[in-house]
Amino acid sequence: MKGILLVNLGSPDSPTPKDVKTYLGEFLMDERVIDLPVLARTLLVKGIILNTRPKASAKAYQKIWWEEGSPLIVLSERLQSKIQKRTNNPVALAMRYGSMTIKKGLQELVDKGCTHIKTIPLYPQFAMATTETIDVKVDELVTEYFPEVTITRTPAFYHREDYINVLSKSISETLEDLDYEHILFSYHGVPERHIRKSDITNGNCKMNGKCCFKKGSEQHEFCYRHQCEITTVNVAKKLGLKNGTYSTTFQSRLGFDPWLKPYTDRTIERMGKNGTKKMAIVTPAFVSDCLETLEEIAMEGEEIFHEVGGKEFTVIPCLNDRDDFVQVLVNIANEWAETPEATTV
Ligand SMILES: C=CC1=C(C)c2cc3[nH]c(cc4nc(cc5[nH]c(cc1n2)c(C)c5CCC(=O)O)C(CCC(=O)O)=C4C)c(C)c3C=C
Ligand SMILES: [Fe+2]
Ligand SMILES: [Fe+2]
Repeated sequence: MKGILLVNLGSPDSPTPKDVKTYLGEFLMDERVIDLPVLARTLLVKGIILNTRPKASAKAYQKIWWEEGSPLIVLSERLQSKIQKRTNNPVALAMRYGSMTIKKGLQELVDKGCTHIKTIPLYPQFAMATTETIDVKVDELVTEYFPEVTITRTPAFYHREDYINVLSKSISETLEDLDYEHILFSYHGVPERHIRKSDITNGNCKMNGKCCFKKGSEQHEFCYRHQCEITTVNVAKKLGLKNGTYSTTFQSRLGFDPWLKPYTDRTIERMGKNGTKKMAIVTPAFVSDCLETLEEIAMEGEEIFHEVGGKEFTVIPCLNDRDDFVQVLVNIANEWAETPEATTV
């Protein structure tokens, strides 16, 4: 039998400094998230970050936490349940970090008799810190615990027509009767080094824009920067946005390395200072609303904008469990499930 495993990032069990510390400890010690040699990573994470960040992060989580739990988890569960209603194959949900482990998700599907499993990372764009770490973790777990299971990976879906249509519709619905001057496409950032490490063009990528922004999806199969830019360009085309009325930025940086630019917070500030009064912001790297969209963008971002004279700051919700987005994921699952032989990619 074939089964589907949806995988998202994860959240702490509760918004307390203790649980946030446990969660951040696992997350940031991942060599694909903080990609330093193990000793340097341990010193940075356990010696510095975990002594200061959990308290501040817990405060931020408390501001966005729902009665049912973490928004990211609750929204992912709603998504899973809607997908399950549209397919006969078992659908499980797991998180890369935290207590809803990938091992438990695989076990749930195996217990239901699944021998072929398609993993669907809930990230439209590929990144070493997201899709790759899930793929690697799944491979390790299958080798160790589920050798009889065949896995099929799902590549990034940022350029699928159905996905771009749904993302565009979600934006136009929010902005329908709104008068806005600029729409910012804000993606989660990554250190520039991550882009170079994932480069498959023989060291061509000099991070100067000449390679990442070139056309062609094949050589950019693993280029997060390219995939974010193309997501923006495709949506702009679909919505008929005029040049100069939209742009791409990157948020949520951590530490002192250079991260992908331009930075979202500085762009919001600059736009407000330059006289923009009404702006909208969409966050396409996040499938489910979470700390980074509900707090960093909807609260902090709005505050920055208002402080420098901005008036209206409209945040477009993530795709979450919208019915048309559910259908995109069902399409991805069915395209695989309906092929006679599931193959490993
Ligand atoms: C080096 C650090 C980080 C990298 C690289 C990174 C990449 C990355 N993250 C997401 C999606 C999410 N990140 C979230 C929270 C979050 N991210 C980092 C650090 C890195 N992320 C931290 C420290 C945190 C925790 C919160 C904090 O202390 O600020 C979340 C939200 C989780 C939630 O519970 O709501 C998401 C989602 C992507 C897509 C990505 C690379 C493309
Ligand atoms: Fe992150
Ligand atoms: Fe590049």
